[in-house]
Amino acid sequence: MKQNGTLLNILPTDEMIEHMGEDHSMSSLETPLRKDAFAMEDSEKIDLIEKHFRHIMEIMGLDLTDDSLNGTPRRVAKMYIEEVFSGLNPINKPSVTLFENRYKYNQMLVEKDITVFSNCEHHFVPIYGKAHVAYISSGKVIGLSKLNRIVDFYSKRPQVQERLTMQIANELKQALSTEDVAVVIDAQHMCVHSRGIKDTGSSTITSAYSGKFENEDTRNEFLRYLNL
Ligand SMILES: Nc1nc2c(ncn2[C@@H]2O[C@H](COP(=O)(O)OP(=O)(O)OP(=O)(O)O)[C@@H](O)[C@H]2O)c(=O)[nH]1
Ligand SMILES: [Zn+2]
Repeated sequence: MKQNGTLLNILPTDEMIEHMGEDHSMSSLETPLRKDAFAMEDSEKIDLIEKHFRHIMEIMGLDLTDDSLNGTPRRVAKMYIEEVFSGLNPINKPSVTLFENRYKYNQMLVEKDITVFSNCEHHFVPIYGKAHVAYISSGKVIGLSKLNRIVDFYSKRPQVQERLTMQIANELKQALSTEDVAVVIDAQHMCVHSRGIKDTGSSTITSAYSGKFENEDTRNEFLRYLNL
């Protein structure tokens, strides 16, 4: 959590850890975390990652007295904890604003082209693309930006695209008290583009449909809006 640009060392409460958004009855949805994942404050994690990343760079033969490289271990450590993997800490989970559906809007709501910046958990290199989400209100409506924030929170973890898709869908179902949710992610994996097979032309599409979106007509309406 940041306040005035300073990292606050607040550990998540047991309740926050319990409610990380994952459905604990479906353990395959959960990001695999150690039992002691939250025993250490973020500032301690940053200090330790800095130390170990410095060691990794030294093993690679880099001269850490160089003024361009000297700050890199700490930059990487802060980037991991405060930015690209901040979604591992439940304290950073967005609070969701819900409103009464007073106008009785009963069609699907689609938020498309939500930017996804994540990292592949196998190689720790970027995954980037777009997420498209939809839901049909069961009585509440959600602040639009919260849909983007939910996608962003779960993206900021080491991920595989399938689990990211399911975690977003699960969070929407819980937040909106409805099964009527759809999520599509279309993303490019740097582990496929920039190394290994080096196929820069491929992308990966994953989807999660539940409730009314299992109906072909409803799903096709959603997909028509996406022009997929
Ligand atoms: N299913 C799935 N696989 C992924 C995702 N991101 C990366 N991978 C794959 O994870 C696999 C890891 O396979 P390994 O054979 O252990 O790793 P590797 O030797 O680096 O594999 P190559 O990438 O083929 O060189 C690779 O095939 C990656 O393409 C993802 O989001 N979902
Ligand atoms: Zn990868």
